[in-house]
Amino acid sequence: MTDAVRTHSLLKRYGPQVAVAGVDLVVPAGSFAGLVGPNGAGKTTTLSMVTGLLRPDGGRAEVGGLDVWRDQLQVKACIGVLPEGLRLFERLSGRELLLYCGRLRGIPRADVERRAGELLRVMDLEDAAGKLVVDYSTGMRKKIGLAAALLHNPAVLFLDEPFEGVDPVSASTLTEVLRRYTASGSTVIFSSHVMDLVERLCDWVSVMSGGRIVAQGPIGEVRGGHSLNEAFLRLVGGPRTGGDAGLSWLGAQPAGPAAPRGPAVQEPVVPQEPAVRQEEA
Ligand SMILES: Nc1ncnc2c1ncn2[C@@H]1O[C@H](COP(=O)(O)OP(=O)(O)OP(=O)(O)O)[C@@H](O)[C@H]1O
Repeated sequence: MTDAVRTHSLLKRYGPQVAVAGVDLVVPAGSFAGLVGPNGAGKTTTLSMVTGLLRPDGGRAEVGGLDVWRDQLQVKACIGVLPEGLRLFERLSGRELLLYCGRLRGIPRADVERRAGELLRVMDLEDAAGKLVVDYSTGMRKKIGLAAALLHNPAVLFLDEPFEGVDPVSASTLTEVLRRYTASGSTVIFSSHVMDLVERLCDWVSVMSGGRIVAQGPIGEVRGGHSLNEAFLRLVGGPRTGGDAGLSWLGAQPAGPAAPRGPAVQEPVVPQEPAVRQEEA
């Protein structure tokens, strides 16, 4: 079976810095895949290149066997993207945004209206459907962004930190929607820092560190009998704390009367005579 996503030695430099250093990302079709890695590992840069938002300096990216940069229109027609720092049409209401995105995708009006209504209901945005997107909260923006990315029923869905800022009730709704989506054969790949979530949702995981893939495969194999969090820390190197980490000053308070340890005592407030204004005197 063709992989949903496959990259070959994907490379991106920002000046002298190599952000993505020859990445061979593989995501089998129908997977619920997680892309994890420490801050600055290159996840967003990789996803941006795979979704045609950022041109690579080297290597190739394929989605469903199509070259992302050579077959741009075909690839864009079959993917949905919730990018980092999502920019939305702020002066449209949530419903208008979905109708607009649906029409841009070439979906017949009646179908767009039906799908938009269903997505708004499932995402619990019905009450906010008439509100301008500029007035949406962070979590509401994620949800309307995800609805827009799902509207055309893409074969592969790319989500950069989809659960960030989303409340637990909405997160479980999103989870259900995504589970249903992958159960019917479509593919989700999402980046996240929340290992518990990745462990719970994903059947496939790719771990990045320093611009490279350091482990990749079925989640059980990558975990190797440990929790994903433990496996992750082993793969990317544990926390940088210890005797020589500095911060010896942090938490150490100077001794003496200037450093009260008990509850702070409120100074009594002495009522002041009202000030007499010059012209009243
Ligand atoms: N536009 C840019 N200009 C310069 N450097 C950049 C740019 N975008 C990313 N980088 C650098 O490339 C590296 C990879 O960044 P990227 O955003 O892909 O990491 P990430 O894994 O998504 O991180 P995070 O988990 O913190 O979101 C980082 O060192 C970052 O500073």
